[in-house]
Parts: sequence; structure tokens; C-alpha cells
Amino acid sequence: MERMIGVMGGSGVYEIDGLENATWQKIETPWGDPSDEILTGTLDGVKMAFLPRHGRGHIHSPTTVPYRANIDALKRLGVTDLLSVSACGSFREEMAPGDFVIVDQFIDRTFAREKSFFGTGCVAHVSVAHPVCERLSGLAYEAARATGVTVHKGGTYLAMEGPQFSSIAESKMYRAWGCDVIGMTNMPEAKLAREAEICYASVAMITDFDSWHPEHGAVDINAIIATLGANSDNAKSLVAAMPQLLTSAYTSCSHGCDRALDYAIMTAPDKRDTTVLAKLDAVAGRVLKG
Ligand SMILES: CSC[C@H]1O[C@H](OP(=O)(O)O)[C@H](O)[C@@H]1O
Ligand SMILES: Nc1ncnc2[nH]cnc12
Repeated sequence: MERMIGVMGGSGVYEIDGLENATWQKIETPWGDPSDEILTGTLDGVKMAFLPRHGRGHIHSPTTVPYRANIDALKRLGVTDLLSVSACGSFREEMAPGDFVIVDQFIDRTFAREKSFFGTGCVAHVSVAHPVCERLSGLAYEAARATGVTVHKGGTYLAMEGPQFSSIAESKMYRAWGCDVIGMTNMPEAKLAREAEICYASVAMITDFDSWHPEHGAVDINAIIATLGANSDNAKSLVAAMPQLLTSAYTSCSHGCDRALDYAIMTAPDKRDTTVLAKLDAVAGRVLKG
């Protein structure tokens, strides 16, 4: 098996630079169309696959992003390690707009999205106690440090449904819960990556103080876009540093992400629905084909 690094570009990140043999590829999945075509190529000898989460031109809202199709398509292409780059609000004075946070926990408050590849006909339960890959997150931290940006190691990301930003009361509540950043997209993406046995790490690019901050007022999309623009070079440098840190030689994940399905499937082999199994060919082929 060869390593392939996937990059899920969030708001403001619709392309990456410097890929050799760059080609936009249309990938079909049993879960529908991904957000866009996927840009494949190589960087420093490592295979790369870039998918703009909202599509080029920002077509999909956080609710309508086809999360299952996106993860399935990346898995189908051979992605082993997926780095998410996302715009986020901050609940902490010390995590300021322009800073990066390497997320290590999530609270999932989304409610209008399909959250699993599994269900009736093939039930599975994976652990998301540690929802990101420690190894990939550690390398993303190193890559972020190398860009010179202020980066915080670890942080809890509150995933909200959106598309509206939070009320002040909600924002204060999430802060009291111990959350550090807020966004609308990393869930169910991180859960689905775990089901698909892809290592996942999330880089939150802070664009605003959400609405709790007495001196910063309501979230302003124009300010967010300005911060994203100023930060896109840092995001691109971070992505560009990843191939040298990961290298093309695939080694089994020390965190176990690539074996998440080993004991997860509950449905007895003779009770599994063959139509459902066919849809799981890319995501769970490793364990279903035995
Ligand atoms: C542009 S502000 C709101 C929007 O930005 C974030 O998207 P992403 O996580 O893909 O960078 C946030 O989650 C909202 O979808
Ligand atoms: N304050 C905020 N809330 C939710 N998503 C965001 N994306 C960027 N800033 C955000």
C-alpha cells in the first residue's frame, strides 16, 4: 500500500499549489456525487488528493456538503491520511483570529446530516473517543509551526448545524462547556473518516471570536473572509510541508485508525444485506472481503 495524503479544503481554500501532474478527477460513489471533482497529483514524491469541501465557488452549505460521498471518494482514490483545513470561531481570548488550532476533540451538535456509512443491513460501531489521529495531528502541528503562524496544540471543536452563526447565549454556553473553537463542518466528517479507516487531523484557522466576546460583537462574514484571505498562504505552506513529514512509504497507523473496523461490525454475516454491502465496497472492503 502507498501513502496518499488527502486535503479537505474549507471555506476560502479552493485549491492547493505546486502539484505535479495535477488533474481534476470526477469520482463516482454509491453515496452520490462528492462536493466537486478531486485534484490529484504528487508533491515531493507523495501522492496527493485535494477536495474543496464546499465545491469550487462555494456551492454547498455546511448542511448539504455530501460528507459520505466525499469520504468514500477519497477512500476509493486511495487516501490514507486526510488533513482538514477549516475556518473557525474562537471561544478563547488567547486563541485569536489568524491563529491555528490543531483540534483533538469534538462536541457534535449537528442534527440534519447522515452520520454513518453503516445502518440497517450492516450495523457497525467504531470508537471516536480519540476522534483524530494523534500521529497525523502531531505532524500537522510541526508543519504549522514551520510556517511561523501561532499554533495551539489541542482544542475542542464544537460542530454546529448552521448556517446561521450562534446567538450570544449559545456562544457563552459552548464556552462554559469547555469548547475552544466552533465550526459547522468537521462533524460528521471526522466520524466518517474513522469509519473509512482514514487517519484524520483537523487544522482550525481562527477567523473570529464568535459572538461571546464583549469587545468583538457579532460574527461578521466580511471580517472572516478578510482573515481567511490573509491566512491562505499559511494554510498552503502547512499543506506543502506535509509530504516531507509523512513520506510516501505507508506504515500502519500507530493510533489504529487504519484498523478501526476490526471488531466494529455487529451484524451477523448471514444477516447482512448484500445491497448495503455493495455500497460499502470502498469504505469497509478490507474487513468485508475478509
Ligand atoms: C465562512 S464562515 C462559515 C463557514 O466556514 C466554515 O467552513 P469550513 O469548516 O468548511 O472552513 C464553517 O464551518 C462554516 O461552514
Ligand atoms: N464563529 C463561527 N461559528 C461557526 N462557524 C464558523 N466559521 C468561522 N467562524 C465561525
